[in-house]
Amino acid sequence: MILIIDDDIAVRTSLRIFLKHEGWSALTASDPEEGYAIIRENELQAVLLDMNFSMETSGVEGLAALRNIKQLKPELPVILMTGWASIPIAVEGMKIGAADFINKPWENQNLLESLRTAVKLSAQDVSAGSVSRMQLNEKYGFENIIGDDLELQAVLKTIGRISGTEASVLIIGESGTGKELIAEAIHQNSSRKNKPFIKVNLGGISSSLFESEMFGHKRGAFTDARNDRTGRFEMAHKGTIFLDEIGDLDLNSQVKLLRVLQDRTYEVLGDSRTRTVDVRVICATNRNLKEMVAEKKFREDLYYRINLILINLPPLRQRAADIPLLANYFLNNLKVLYNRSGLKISSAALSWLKDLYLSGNIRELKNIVERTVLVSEKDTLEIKDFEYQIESVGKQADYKDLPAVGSMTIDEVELSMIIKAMDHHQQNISKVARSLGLSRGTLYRKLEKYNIPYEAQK
Ligand SMILES: Nc1ncnc2c1ncn2[C@@H]1O[C@H](COP(=O)(O)OP(=O)(O)OP(=O)(O)O)[C@@H](O)[C@H]1O
Repeated sequence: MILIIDDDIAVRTSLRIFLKHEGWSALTASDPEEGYAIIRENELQAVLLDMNFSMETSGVEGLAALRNIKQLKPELPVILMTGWASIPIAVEGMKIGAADFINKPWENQNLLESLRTAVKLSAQDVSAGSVSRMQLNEKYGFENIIGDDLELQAVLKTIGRISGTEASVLIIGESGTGKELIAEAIHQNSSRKNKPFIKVNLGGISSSLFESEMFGHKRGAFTDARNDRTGRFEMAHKGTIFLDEIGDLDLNSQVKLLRVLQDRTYEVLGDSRTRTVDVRVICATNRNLKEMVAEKKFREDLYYRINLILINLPPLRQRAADIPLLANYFLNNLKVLYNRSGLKISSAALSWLKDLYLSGNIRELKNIVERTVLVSEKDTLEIKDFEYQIESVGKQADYKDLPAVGSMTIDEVELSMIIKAMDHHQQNISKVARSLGLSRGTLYRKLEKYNIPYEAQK
């Protein structure tokens, strides 16, 4: 049962009829007071709350009503209905505890999605009991996400719970902590799993190309547009779009992104027709978005739009007990890949690895294990094998210091040199590119190829 609180009878009636058609029964109230009485007396699943009553348009009444409802029934999800002009009010409402906000005039499908998500999430909050790591693996197929750390287990429970909803998810965590892996796991556990999962690295897209990348363009839309181009949103239609490095997006592009996330509509450059898209949105960043909002570098309304569910991935140093598990997991994969079934890591080396400071987190650990396996000819990897690897990556450039012929491939040498230059120039892409004699574009491609963490710069 849904409650609609709106002073406009036309809105109440059309919403009630629409919801009935979709299988929901609804009660209506023309003002908050009437709404409170209904809330007290009925078992409701959600409330649709208009933000403006009488002639008042500041939204203050709506916010007061939201506070009262949250006091009456804290767990009852409330979806706010606001006009575009009153986005700050919606943001205020999200801080108070609204489940979501939709724009008036509303899109029926958007409204339905938001309602379903809110109801599903609140129902699950109540029923989420304690489940073991093994049960989680069985139920959601998390076998490839390694770790016994309690914080990671809490993350896995959350993703199990929310994957089936349409809720937007924001994953925060340092570089290499597994944000993309988690995003994929959410997609795999959703009803969209047989549709595309499209990853976009927003850090690598310049602001002038943002619209063409995301929404596509028609041939001739601008000077360099020689062919039609399909945008990422269109590619992700019916599936999931994973917006990585969202904290790198400039303010102009943030407005453009907000619109499509809000209304699920966009236009292809060079074509005025408005298109609709159906996507689940997952974002990730290693930046502190809250701080960026306070500094006015990230739009607050966009922040609330993308983080209905917030997932925080702990850095590896806070879960060092997982390092041996992860190292062995990567080793086992390499055993199969290189057909070296005798490979193992000595227990001394495993505990030595636990004490390493790995700023690149799990990705760095994975790279170290891979490089050590490639270089070492022995089956049992000892501390010195790992030490040699780590040192050789950090050594001064001098041809005399190059490893023995046959011990490294060109790719491995290239990888080591890029990591070294990145460290030397503290990740300054322009300087690194110059020192390696590469264009920035080529450097970015190589960083991607070798999975080297970096912060894209303009
Ligand atoms: N819990 C885990 N179990 C097994 N492998 C993991 C785990 N977490 C991360 N990995 C692996 O570590 C590597 C880095 O993970 P991923 O790309 O998901 O990190 P990220 O946080 O998205 O990094 P970035 O911020 O640099 O984009 C990947 O190869 C991934 O498969």
